[in-house]
Amino acid sequence: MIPGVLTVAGSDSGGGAGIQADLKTMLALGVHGMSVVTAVTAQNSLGVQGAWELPVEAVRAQYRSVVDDIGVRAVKTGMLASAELVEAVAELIAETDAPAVVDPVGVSKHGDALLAASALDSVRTKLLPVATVATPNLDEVAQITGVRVESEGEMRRAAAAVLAYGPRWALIKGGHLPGDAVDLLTDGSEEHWLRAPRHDNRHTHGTGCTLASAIASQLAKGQSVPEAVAAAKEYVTGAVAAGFALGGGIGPVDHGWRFRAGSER
Ligand SMILES: Nc1ncnc2c1ncn2[C@@H]1O[C@H](COP(=O)(O)OP(=O)(O)O)[C@@H](O)[C@H]1O
Ligand SMILES: Cc1ncc(COP(=O)(O)O)c(N)n1
Repeated sequence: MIPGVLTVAGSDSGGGAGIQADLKTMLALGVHGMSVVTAVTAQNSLGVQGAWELPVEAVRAQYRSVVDDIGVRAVKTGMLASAELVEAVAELIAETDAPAVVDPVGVSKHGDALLAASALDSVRTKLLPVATVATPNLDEVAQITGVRVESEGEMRRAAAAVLAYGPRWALIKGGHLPGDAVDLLTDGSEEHWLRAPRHDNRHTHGTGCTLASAIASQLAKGQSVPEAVAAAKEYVTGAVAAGFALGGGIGPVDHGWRFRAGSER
């Protein structure tokens, strides 16, 4: 049976991040992708031109429709926009018997806010405690914990600060540091450093969404967290390497890079 994976995230009209990135990643990794839309953004390679949240009942109803009938083997969360939505989604995840990958999306690559400042406390106290893996980037680590990471060595302290809120694993993404693209995965006892060459490509829209969805897909296929994160890192690294120009600004990573390998682009 093809395992089902559910993304709870915002729509990116430009197709590079959010729900669209998640579903493409799931297809590429061989699972059945399903979605709960939390917000709709008008977004392209230049930035976010508008964002509209869905009512909390609409989010709950989508989630129940999927989970009650179809069932899910893993859940991934992305843009949750408001405290009310963060809390509702945390409650739904707590009732679901499946691992949850929480990408605590704060701002877009262009600096547009995708989460209200008033929702940060709910992320800390409601959402992170129900996460199997939390995947903050360095800006999100700073927002959530106050820890500012400027070098690889400081990522351990960031991971400990995130783990203090209760996720089983923290994956600290070092994509915004110079040098190799290094991430740290830890549950407080095991430590796994994931290192990939930095691809000098400005077309990185969707990296975080893609990585988190890839982890959820691999967990749904039965891998352990360290195995799933290693496989997801390999997939996102290839997607960044193949990222392409689209529009006048930051283009998307290529979710289909493995399909295109060896064929004409
Ligand atoms: N230029 C790059 N080359 C290779 N990997 C990258 C690059 N930029 C980001 N990554 C990787 O992409 C993943 C997402 O990281 P990051 O870009 O920090 O997250 P976010 O999209 O949430 O800001 C991480 O595994 C990171 O190491
Ligand atoms: C709807 C939505 N969700 C998430 C992101 C973050 O994108 P990235 O993965 O590049 O950090 C985004 N730009 N838009």
